[in-house]
Amino acid sequence: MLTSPARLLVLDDDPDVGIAARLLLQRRFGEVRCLERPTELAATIAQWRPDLLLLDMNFLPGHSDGAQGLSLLRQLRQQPGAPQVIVMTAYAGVELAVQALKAGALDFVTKPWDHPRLLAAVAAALALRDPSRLAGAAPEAGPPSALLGQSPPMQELRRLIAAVAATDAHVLVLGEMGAGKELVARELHERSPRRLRPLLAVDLGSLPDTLLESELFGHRRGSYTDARQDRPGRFLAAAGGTLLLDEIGNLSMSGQARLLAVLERREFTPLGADTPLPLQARIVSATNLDETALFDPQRFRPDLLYRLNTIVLRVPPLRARREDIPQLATHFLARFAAEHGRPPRPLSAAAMQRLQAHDWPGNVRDLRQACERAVILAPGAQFEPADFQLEGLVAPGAAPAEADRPSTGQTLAERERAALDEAMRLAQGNVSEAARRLGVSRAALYRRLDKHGL
Ligand SMILES: Nc1ncnc2c1ncn2[C@@H]1O[C@H](COP(=O)(O)OP(=O)(O)OP(=O)(O)O)[C@@H](O)[C@H]1O
Repeated sequence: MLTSPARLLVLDDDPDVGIAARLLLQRRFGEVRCLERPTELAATIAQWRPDLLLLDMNFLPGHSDGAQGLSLLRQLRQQPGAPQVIVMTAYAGVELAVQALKAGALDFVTKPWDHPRLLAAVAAALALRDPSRLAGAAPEAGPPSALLGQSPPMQELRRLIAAVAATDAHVLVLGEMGAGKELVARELHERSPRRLRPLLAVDLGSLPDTLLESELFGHRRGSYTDARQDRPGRFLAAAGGTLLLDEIGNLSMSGQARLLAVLERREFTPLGADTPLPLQARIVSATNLDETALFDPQRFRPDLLYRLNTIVLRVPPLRARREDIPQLATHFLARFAAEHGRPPRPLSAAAMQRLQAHDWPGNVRDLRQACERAVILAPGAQFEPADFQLEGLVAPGAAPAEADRPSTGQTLAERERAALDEAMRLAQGNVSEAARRLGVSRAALYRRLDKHGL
C-alpha cells in the first residue's frame, strides 16, 4: 500500500548526525530536515508540521545530563499538534530514558544508533500516528500467520483479530489450556502497528505476589535491599508494544487491585520513584479459567474484568473445530520430521480419522506433542493410529483398538500428572528440556509440577 511520505525532523548540534539520519531515513520514510539549534525548533514545527522529531538530549558542550532535551520535550508536550518524539542520546542510562519517557517521549535510541533499532523505532512511531503507514513503511515486517486452521470459528477469530489489531483496546483472550491463546496474542501484536516494538509476556500464574510490582512496575536503585540498580519493569519495557498478562485468572486479589489502579489511571510508579510514568503498552490478558469462574466476584474483581475485556477473543477448543486437525497434524509432522532429521512421511487415512476423532483435552499443544512423539517413535513408512499413543481415545461410534483402550477412569488431572511424569523422565529431570517437550514455558511447568506435588 502506498502512503504519503512522512516528515521527519532531526534536532542535533552535531551536523554529522543529521546527515547520517537523512541518509538512513529519507529513502525509506519521506522527507528529513535537520536542525542544529533548539531556537529554530518552534518555528520549524509551526511551519512544516513534522510527523516525528528525533531529539538530541544535550546541546551545550560538556553537558550530558539531558536537562536541555528534557526541558524541550516538556515544552513540546504542552503544544497541541506537536510531533511524536524519539529522543537520542549518547549517554542513555535507564535513568535518562525513564525521564524522557516520563516527559512524553515515545521512545529512545542511543547514539551511535543501531540501524535496525532506529528504523524500527521510527516506523513504529509513524505507524502509531497513522496505522495505514505500516504497510508502506516496513512491508517485510509482517510475517505470515503462525495461527493455522480454516474452520469457521478460526476464520471468525482471525477476522476479529484483524479488526481489533489496529486499535489500542485492551483484549482478553479466553480458551482452554493449550488452545492457542498465546499464539492469538502474538498474532494480534504482529498485525498491529505496534509490531515493531516488543511483545512481552508475564506469567502471572507463576509470579509471587511479592515480586509482582517489581516485575511489572520496575524499581529504582535502593528501593529495597536487593535493588542494586534501576530496573525497568514490563510496563515500561513494553512501551509502544504489547504486554501479555498471561494466566490473569491466577492473580491474587491484592494483585488485581494494583493492576486495576494502573489501568484506571493509565500510569504506574516504579518502586522507589516519586512520579508516575504513562502506560504506553497495550494490555492483552489471557486465561484458561472458564467464564463462570472469571465472572465470580469472589475470584475476580468485576471492575478489573471490565477494564480488561473491552474486546474478548475466544479461542475454541480443538474438539470444537475438528476440521482444523488435518492441517495442524500435517504441519506438526512435517516440522518435527525436519527438526529431528527424519524423512517426511504421510498419515494413513485411518490415522487421520483417529486424530480427528480424539477429544484433545490439552488441545493443540497435545496434538503437537503427539505428533512429535510419533515422528520420533513411529517405525513404518507412514503414520498409523497406534503411533500417536492416544490412550483415552473413544472415537465416536467406534470401539477403540485394544492397544488404545483408555486407562480406566483417568481424570484430566491424572493424565496431566502422567504427562508431566513422563516428560520429566524422558528429560532426565531437566526442567527446561521437559518444558520444551511439553510445549510450555519453564514457569508454567514449575507451576504444574507444584500443583501435582511432583
Ligand atoms: N492455531 C494454531 N496453529 C498452529 N499452532 C498452534 C495453534 N494453536 C496453538 N498452537 C501451538 O500449540 C501450542 C500451545 O499454544 P499456546 O501456548 O498459544 O496455548 P495457550 O492457550 O496459551 O496455553 P496455556 O493455557 O497452557 O498457556 C503452541 O506450541 C502453539 O504454537
